Amino acid sequence: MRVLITGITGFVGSHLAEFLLAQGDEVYGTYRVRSRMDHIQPILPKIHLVECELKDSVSVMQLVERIRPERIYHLAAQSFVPTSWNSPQDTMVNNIIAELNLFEAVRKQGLQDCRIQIACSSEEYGMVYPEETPILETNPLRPLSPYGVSKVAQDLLGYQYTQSYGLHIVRTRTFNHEGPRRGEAFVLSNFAKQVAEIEKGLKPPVLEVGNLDAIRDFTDVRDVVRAYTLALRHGIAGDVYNIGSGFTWRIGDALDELLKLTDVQIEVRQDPSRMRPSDVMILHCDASKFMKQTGWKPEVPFAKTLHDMLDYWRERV
Ligand SMILES: Nc1nc2c(ncn2[C@@H]2O[C@H](COP(=O)(O)OP(=O)(O)O[C@H]3O[C@H](CO)[C@@H](O)[C@H](O)[C@@H]3O)[C@@H](O)[C@H]2O)c(=O)[nH]1
Repeated sequence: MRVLITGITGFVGSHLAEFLLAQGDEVYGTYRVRSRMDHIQPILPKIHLVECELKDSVSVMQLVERIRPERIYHLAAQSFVPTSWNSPQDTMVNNIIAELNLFEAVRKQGLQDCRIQIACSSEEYGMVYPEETPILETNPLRPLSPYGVSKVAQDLLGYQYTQSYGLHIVRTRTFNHEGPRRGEAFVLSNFAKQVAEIEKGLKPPVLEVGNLDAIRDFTDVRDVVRAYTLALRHGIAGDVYNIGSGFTWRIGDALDELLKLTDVQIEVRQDPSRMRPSDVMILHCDASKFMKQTGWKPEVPFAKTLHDMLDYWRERV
């Protein structure tokens, strides 16, 4: 199978590429001039890299024309929620226009059999009341950040392109996912990096945190990439699926689990700059629709995810 991954150099993209190569797929991936290559270094000889600015419709048209993919995993995005408050326009353009360019290219090239997965997000649910959990696909979308709004737009564009043009687009609303290679800005990876730095004496034994009361549903990235491949194998075109473990953690409790993995004594201190203008307080996934449709079940325990993330940072700081 000829597969295109947008954002192959990223956290999820690199794990997905490894998974697809092991399945015997021919893997193509897009990158930008400033993309970091360290995550995909070991698989570089086995993949086809194409430089492409997804915001540029001409480049995307050429990309799709050249590769004529049978499967597309559209992962490239501005994915850090706080960045979307600092530069909302950039988030909108990166997330919405890039996807639009991709859909238009597939449509205009007449690749009707190409199946496309789009990485939507639980951030779309935004303001969720406790009695509305666990969250189903039918829950209202009340995004609380420009990032959340951009993901709603991506999600609905996927629906519209299936309805209007018959493209085979599967929308996956993934809850928080973690694991080795996770960017250092994201909560558990950030905490793990700080622990590793403290262990090596590179930082005083004080771990800075933001809102510890938020509740998140964490899934290991390796389970998530397997879910994406199942979404394209068994998912219904135009349909939307929640993907998440169904197990929630208060961020403060997840931090306590992480701190159990180190011998050093660490003080936890709130850094006001890590607080958000509005935070999504609870994201608890009901993935039963996806599980029923595809047979997917998460397999990697949370303790292993934390352990592997900490080891990842211990090797790098
Ligand atoms: N990043 C960060 N978050 C912190 C910190 N302290 C507490 N938090 C809280 O930890 C939660 C998770 O933050 P992130 O890891 O930044 O992820 P997110 O905002 O939930 O968004 C992630 O998940 C979405 C799916 O729900 C993804 O769509 C998105 O791209 C991202 O991966 C938020 O409630 C945040 O306020 C900190 O020091 N840093």
